[in-house]
Amino acid sequence: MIDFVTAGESHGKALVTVVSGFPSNIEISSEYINEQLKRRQAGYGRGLRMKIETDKAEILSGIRHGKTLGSPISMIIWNKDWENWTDKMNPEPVDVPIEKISIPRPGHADLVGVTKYNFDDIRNSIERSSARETAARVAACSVARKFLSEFGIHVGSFVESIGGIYPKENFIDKFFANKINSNYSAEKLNKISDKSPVRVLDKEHEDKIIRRIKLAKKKGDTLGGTFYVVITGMPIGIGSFVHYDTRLEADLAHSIMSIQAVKGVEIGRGFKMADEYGSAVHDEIVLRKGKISRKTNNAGGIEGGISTGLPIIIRVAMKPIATLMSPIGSIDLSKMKNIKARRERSDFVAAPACAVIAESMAAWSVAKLFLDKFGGDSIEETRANFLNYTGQLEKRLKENFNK
Ligand SMILES: Cc1cc2nc3c(=O)[nH]c(=O)nc-3n(C[C@H](O)[C@H](O)[C@H](O)COP(=O)(O)O)c2cc1C
Ligand SMILES: C=C(O[C@@H]1CC(C(=O)O)=C[C@@H](OP(=O)(O)O)[C@H]1O)C(=O)O
Repeated sequence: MIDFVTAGESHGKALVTVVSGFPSNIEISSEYINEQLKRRQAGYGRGLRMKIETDKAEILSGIRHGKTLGSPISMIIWNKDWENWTDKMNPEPVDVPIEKISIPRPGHADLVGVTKYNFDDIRNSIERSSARETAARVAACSVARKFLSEFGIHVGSFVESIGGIYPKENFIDKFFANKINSNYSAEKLNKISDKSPVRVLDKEHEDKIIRRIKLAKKKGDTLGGTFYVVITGMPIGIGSFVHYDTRLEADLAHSIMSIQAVKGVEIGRGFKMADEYGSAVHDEIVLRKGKISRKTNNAGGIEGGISTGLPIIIRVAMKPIATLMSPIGSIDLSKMKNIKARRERSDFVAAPACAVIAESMAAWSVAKLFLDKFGGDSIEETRANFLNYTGQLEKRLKENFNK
């Protein structure tokens, strides 16, 4: 069973992660991990913090000469901003006065955090609830991503909308129509979306979105968005219907909903399917040149909690950023008075970054259920188990039904 934990406060010294359960001999380097960290930091509409940080993972254990050892992998990402916070975030008591924060921002974790943890300073809630933590997640999930790529499984994403600005043509319709060539890889999708500062697929759409973000910024407001995560190269049979917690879509939804500010996850056509006739949405099974195939992929690559072998398609909704430069109403807890919410350095939009984080978390879910199925202490053992299974699927079906 693979597992990871992250630790670290947003303005503390560093973020750390410990990743366990992966087989030995997976080729992975800090260069690979840092590429993912860089993708997470990109995106038009982010705040000044991203100009301070250049996230790099330093590998402390579990990898030798570019290959996993099977032992826990630990990594550290230093916070460059720490040097501006040495007193405010010092783990030791300090003898300088530290101003306490008493005005919670609606939409952030400020009020629930101080109430639940019995704090007298909102700073204590901000630090760990902040999405800064996702840098450590992306580093941890890079191991899952690299592992999956060894089996031809790739995870990609693109932004569908920001602030309600949708593209004219929905590229994903091709995936739903199952018209994408089976050699198409989500890696290729990233090659297109990574080039766009808002991670969309066409220039006209990008221009409209950037105009929308500029307007929001001018108003002191923020925006959310929707994006797709696509996983290609899936074999049939990952996940299971035998237990609630082994269902693939349940694991994916949990992983992605755990990301700060994510408020909705759809698998395949999701909510749209609820409005249609069954005959219009279920993916007809057909024989193409003797091979079992589907006419469409409205299910988004999962049936009965198990991967169908078609691309997995996940749509995600992120709410607008909570911190507003033209704030809405809140209270000052120290005076118990109505007041406008507190302003502080913040992103205006983070949906493009969020899409990369969601890719990472999706890779984690798939790797977990993949390893549950194929196991192995070394990647060679995992590969042998994988090939043994995938190599015999059609043969077994024929044998079982043509007795
Ligand atoms: C990549 C990313 C960046 C974010 N940046 C900010 C930010 O700069 N300011 C802010 O108020 N919220 C930001 N958020 C959202 C908050 O972290 C989130 O709203 C908060 O932790 C409360 O959690 P909830 O929205 O899930 O309820 C960001 C989220 C993500 C995923
Ligand atoms: C630091 C990151 O995101 C941060 C997430 C965040 C929040 O409230 O979630 C608030 C901002 O932090 P700060 O207050 O330091 O400007 C973002 O920059 C990051 O993604 O690496």
